[in-house]
Amino acid sequence: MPGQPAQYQNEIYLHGLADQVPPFTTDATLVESVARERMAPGPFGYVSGGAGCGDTMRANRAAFGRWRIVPRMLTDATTRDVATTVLGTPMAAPVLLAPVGVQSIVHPDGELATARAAAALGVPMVLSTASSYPLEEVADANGAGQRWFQLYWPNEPEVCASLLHRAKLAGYSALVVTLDTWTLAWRPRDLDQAYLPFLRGTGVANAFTDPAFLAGLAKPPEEDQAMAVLRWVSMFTGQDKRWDQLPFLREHWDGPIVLKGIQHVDDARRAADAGMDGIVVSNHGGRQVDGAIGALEVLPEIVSAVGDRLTVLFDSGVRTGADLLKALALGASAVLLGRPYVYGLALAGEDGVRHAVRSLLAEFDLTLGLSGHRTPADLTPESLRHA
Ligand SMILES: Cc1cc2nc3c(=O)[nH]c(=O)nc-3n(C[C@H](O)[C@H](O)[C@H](O)COP(=O)(O)O)c2cc1C
Ligand SMILES: CCCCC(=O)C(=O)O
Repeated sequence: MPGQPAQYQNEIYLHGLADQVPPFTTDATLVESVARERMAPGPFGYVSGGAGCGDTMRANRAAFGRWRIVPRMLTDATTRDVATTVLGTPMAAPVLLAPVGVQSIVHPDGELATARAAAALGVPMVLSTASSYPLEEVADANGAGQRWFQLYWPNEPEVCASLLHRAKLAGYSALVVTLDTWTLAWRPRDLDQAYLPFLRGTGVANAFTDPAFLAGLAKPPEEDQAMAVLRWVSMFTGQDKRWDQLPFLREHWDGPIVLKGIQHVDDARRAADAGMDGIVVSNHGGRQVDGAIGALEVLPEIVSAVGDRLTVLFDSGVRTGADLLKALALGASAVLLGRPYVYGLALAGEDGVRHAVRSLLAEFDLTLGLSGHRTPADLTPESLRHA
């Protein structure tokens, strides 16, 4: 991404939104309503929906509202520098694209478009185990970009080892192990529409290209697709994992390991005790436990308990530049963007992802400067007040 992120603002003022970029809003809090009009109901419900009545999704947003930025004046913030390095990965801004499975349900190019956009933006993408393209093809599309691999930890060790081996060979530099989704929550929007992408054969690309997975099938997927899909899905269902099994992942992965879905300070301590390199404080965008605490609420206590022992990342509910600033001020090293870039993908493919992320980064850059900060490292809890 050449120059300051906020140059995007000038491009838009000078040339107009429709000339430069896909003609949809630069406001990530509104893009969902644009997407609702243009997306098919099944995929829209799947992406936008959460667990139960959506209480946790609302709590995620409300938590941001309770922290307020307190701007400082006459500071040196004319030129900002938002680039950073997290767990050895350089990034143009403290942002990664969150692992989101089954992206071909919103756009035929799916993760390939996301991978190209991420490379152009200079931000890493985290590829889901449940991607709609094989991890090697996504790596090719990402090219010289930065990429991490998200693991849904299969209950067959050979398949797990095989996926990790493939991810390493394909240049994924860090591993994100998602702990909060060992079964899908009660999701009324998907239940009402009987819409589950996996059972329709999406999100199985990494299985159907995996030698260890294929070796365990009685019949190849071409002969019995339904059985193969069920086997893949059942491989991730069930809570058979415990803290003492983390060394298995270390044996099979020599890069950084990050545990995603941490919400309790004691779990954060256990991750640090287990020698993990990082955690993502996250409630999966409110898609798993309805009635849960807003993810940002638990960030400060987790940072103060383990921030000196591992890297703390954050997601769930980030929609604006101010949200990003707040999460960083409360101690996150970087933030994972979820639904906003997926709506960008749905609305305009690769260009849509770029537009959605550039808009958010431009807003972040301007908010950072106007509140008196030059770099993300200048942000501290003192930049905020809890209201
Ligand atoms: C449609 C969709 C699919 C997702 N798939 C995955 C996944 O495959 N693996 C994973 O770890 N998280 C997955 N997530 C969760 C995201 O990584 C992230 O935690 C969440 O989107 C953050 O919340 P936000 O979208 O409200 O910002 C998914 C989220 C959405 C919206
Ligand atoms: C096996 C679940 C993958 C998708 C996912 O994480 C979600 O829908 O939230």
